Amino acid sequence: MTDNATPKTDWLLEVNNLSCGYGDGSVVKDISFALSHGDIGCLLGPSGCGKSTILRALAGFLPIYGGEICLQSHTISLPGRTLAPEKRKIGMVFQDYALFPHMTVADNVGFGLRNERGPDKRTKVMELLKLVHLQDLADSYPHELSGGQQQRVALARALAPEPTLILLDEPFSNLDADLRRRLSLDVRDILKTLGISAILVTHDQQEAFAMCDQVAVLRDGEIQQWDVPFNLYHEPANRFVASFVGQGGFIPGTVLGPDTIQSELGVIRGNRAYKWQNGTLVDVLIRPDDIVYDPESGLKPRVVEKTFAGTSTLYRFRMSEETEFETLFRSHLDFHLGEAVPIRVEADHLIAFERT
Ligand SMILES: Nc1ncnc2c1ncn2[C@@H]1O[C@H](COP(=O)(O)OP(=O)(O)OP(=O)(O)O)[C@@H](O)[C@H]1O
Repeated sequence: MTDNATPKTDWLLEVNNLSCGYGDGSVVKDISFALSHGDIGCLLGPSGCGKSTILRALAGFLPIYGGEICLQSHTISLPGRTLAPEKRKIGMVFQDYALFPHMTVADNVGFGLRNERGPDKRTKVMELLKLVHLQDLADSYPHELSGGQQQRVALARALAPEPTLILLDEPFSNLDADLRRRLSLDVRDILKTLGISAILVTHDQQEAFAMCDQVAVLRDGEIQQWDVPFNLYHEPANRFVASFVGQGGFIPGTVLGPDTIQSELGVIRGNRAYKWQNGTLVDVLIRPDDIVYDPESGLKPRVVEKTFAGTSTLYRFRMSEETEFETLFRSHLDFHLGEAVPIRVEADHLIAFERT
């Protein structure tokens, strides 16, 4: 199926109008995205939105109902035609590591090189273990390793056959927050060093942002936005993405001009023009970092909630019944519940949606 296909584009991975699911029901509906060579993409979304289903289709474990999947310009999935998983040159790393308990670390990694033999194989295994900083544990068994170390072995094993693409299915979710953050950055470095592309499945947006070049935000089997992390945060395509990605909430406003909205926090001006008529009622996205403390300001909302988080404190302020929002101030700015605090809006981006 792959050998005679005509190269179509420079993308590494192209997913065009993909629909797939289980039995008669479509879980993933008509999604499209493309990944460049060497890039790390992410499928981000709430539980049950179809992330793992897409991964199964990419891996070749799930036949597709509609659309196509192309890898290196060769079609690997079409309705009624699925290239077998072992022929795809795609590696997988799972949440539960899936290591062989009776094999040493070196043998687990060597399993990814089952067609190779002798000293060359051992050299290659040791190179891979060095890459994931586990060369001293080559002769240990999985149960003697921490969760983070086991996940490094799983990565080395997946990298061994030199795959074109690696699929990472919530690989860090069994690890504690600190290790999770460190390992995700390590894995990014390793993939970037080798120039290997990957698709990460996660519902942790910090992880998605730290590790990935492009992120798909999914809802009910549909892609809401496929974009770089910066744009997802600052230029969300719709209300769902705005709420799902990052902190923040909406306050009511009225359109004064293409880039200007009147709100209870004053006139907010942004960097994009909207086509709404003046007077249109909208909801304006306010991120915690859009608000600054300003002793000179006449705007004085009251503190209704306060969450201390070490270097910063998250405050929830109320201007009126309709206008509540959150801000993140350095924690030495210590206000008490009920206190009226002078603030002003300092936002470069004006994100608003028409009120429905
Ligand atoms: N083997 C299966 N047979 C039937 N339905 C399934 C199967 N696996 C998943 N589903 C359904 O498909 C939908 C998407 O599941 P999927 O596992 O892709 O979600 P997910 O986004 O990866 O969720 P999570 O973050 O909880 O892992 C869910 O409604 C789920 O119940």
